[in-house]
Amino acid sequence: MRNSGEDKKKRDIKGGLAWVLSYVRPYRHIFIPSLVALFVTAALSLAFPFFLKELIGDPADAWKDGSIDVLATRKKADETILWLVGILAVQAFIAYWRVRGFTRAGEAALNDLRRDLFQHLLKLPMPFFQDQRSGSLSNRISADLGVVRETVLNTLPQAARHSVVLVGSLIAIFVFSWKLSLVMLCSVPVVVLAVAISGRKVRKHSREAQDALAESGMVMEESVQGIADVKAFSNESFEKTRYDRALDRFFDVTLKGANARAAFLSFVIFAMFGTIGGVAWYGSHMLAGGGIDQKDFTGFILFSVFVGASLGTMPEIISQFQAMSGATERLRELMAERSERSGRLSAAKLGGALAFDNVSFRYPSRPDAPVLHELSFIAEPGKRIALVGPSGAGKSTVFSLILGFHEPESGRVLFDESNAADLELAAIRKQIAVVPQEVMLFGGSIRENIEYGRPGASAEDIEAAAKQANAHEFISKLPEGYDTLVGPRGVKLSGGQRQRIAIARAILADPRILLLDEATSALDTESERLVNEALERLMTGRTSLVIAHRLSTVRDADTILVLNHGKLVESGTHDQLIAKQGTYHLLAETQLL
Ligand SMILES: Nc1ncnc2c1ncn2[C@@H]1O[C@H](COP(=O)(O)OP(=O)(O)OP(=O)(O)O)[C@@H](O)[C@H]1O
Repeated sequence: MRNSGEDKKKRDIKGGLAWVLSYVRPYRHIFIPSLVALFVTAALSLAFPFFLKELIGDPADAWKDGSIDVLATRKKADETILWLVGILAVQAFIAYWRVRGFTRAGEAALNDLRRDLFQHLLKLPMPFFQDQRSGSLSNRISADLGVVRETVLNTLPQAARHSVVLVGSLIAIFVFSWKLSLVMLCSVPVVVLAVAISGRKVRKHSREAQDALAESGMVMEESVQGIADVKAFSNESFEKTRYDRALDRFFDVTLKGANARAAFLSFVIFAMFGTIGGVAWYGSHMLAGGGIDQKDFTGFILFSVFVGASLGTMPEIISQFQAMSGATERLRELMAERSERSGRLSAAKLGGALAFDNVSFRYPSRPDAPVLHELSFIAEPGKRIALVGPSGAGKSTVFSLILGFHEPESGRVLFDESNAADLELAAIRKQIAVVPQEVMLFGGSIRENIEYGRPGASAEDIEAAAKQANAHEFISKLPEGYDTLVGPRGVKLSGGQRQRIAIARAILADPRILLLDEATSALDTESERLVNEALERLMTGRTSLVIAHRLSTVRDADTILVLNHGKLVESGTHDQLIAKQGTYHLLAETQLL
């Protein structure tokens, strides 16, 4: 059982690494030379203990013979140091290019990976995003990408370097004294066992700590995002408690992890220095008996330090590779998520007719709660349809289905009598514009926010759309006009102004079908007049579906659809429905539209 788990872990590391390296492949002309340079510099780094051994060992051995030639020994030392400095310079020179090459190839590959992920993310269907806790997805992706980056740029080169140093140093110590080497290597299994036992514990705790920290990050993000509600409800202390709890959990698991790590570290330090001490003791016995000369003994000790240092970094390298395998697994899962359907038939130009044919629907996250029940209606091209009904009746869900955010469970959504499921999703959406209730402008200029309706539109077209949307006047009065920055970090616009920008955006998009979620919040009379006038222009000649909250809107509608609990309970014109004295009449009376 355990073996198969270990096998899987190994396979995952291999699979994850292969996946990451597949992104490096296009940059192999930089990556491979950098890797070769890395091996060269790693091998050259062994020159340091080698020449150090000469510098220390030569004079000592010369004294031992009792016939030291001081001048010749000094001359040899001078030559040695020249060699050492020369090799260090070559090493430094190559290292400079290697670091640059690795960074270039690594960061370029990572950018490709980021691009691929983001592109894929944009194509994922709506339910995927609705199932995620806000903030967690992007947090997780950036944390995982951080781990992959650390692995590519640091751990991978480190692993290669330490492997070369380890193998080179091991060969060296065996050459100097195979007896001493065997004594030293006796301690290795003990250390490896300790690493294996405590490493697993440390990893488990570090994963828990990571999760706990992410949890606290999420609490902070949620509080900051909903800061207006936090303050309005005076819930600061509630949020503080929530944050404290998350931090306490993080602290607890971190301490547990620290216990395991501390025990592990003290043991390793004891074992490592104990071994070096033991070997030195054994070596000095050999030295005294003439079993080894001073130079070889010095070389042995120096190279042993290199063996120890390389071995010492291995657990860290392995755990980083394991972290990478976890991160790449999640990223690969994300890449394997199915994209939205693309549709077979092109919806080159919609005529504007829209119909629901016996559509039933429930959200995948709540399969027990039917939201729409056998809903049928027809919207003729250019007509105005008002959707009314109590909160939760399913009005916004109708919009989601039209936009293809979700698929009906049964029944069909039809555009010009073609089943939406067969049509190209992107093409359908291109011919639909949405004016939401609460308009969110993204960070950028007003011009860019309007241009979002039709990327690449000319300045004249943008201005013309703003004029039609009754937005030009207030925009022109802003100090920087169309270049005024709006959104989270820009100028704050009023609700009515934001709506008119959204209307300008929709006018620019020139859609066949318009989905309008009327604002419930009251605007002042002047602002309302300007918005209504703009909407009137926008709706003219287009099929419009309006989630209506104002009596004036429903009066002007060609058809009113009254929804209740996802069912169509009444439909007709305002006068017809009032005459019926049913649900609509009640809603109109109580002004619950
Ligand atoms: N993403 C979702 N996942 C699960 N259930 C949802 C989701 N969105 C809406 N619902 C549920 O579907 C039902 C219909 O919601 P919908 O938003 O369509 O109603 P609505 O008529 O637009 O209401 P309102 O006027 O309050 O906006 C509600 O019971 C709601 O709880």
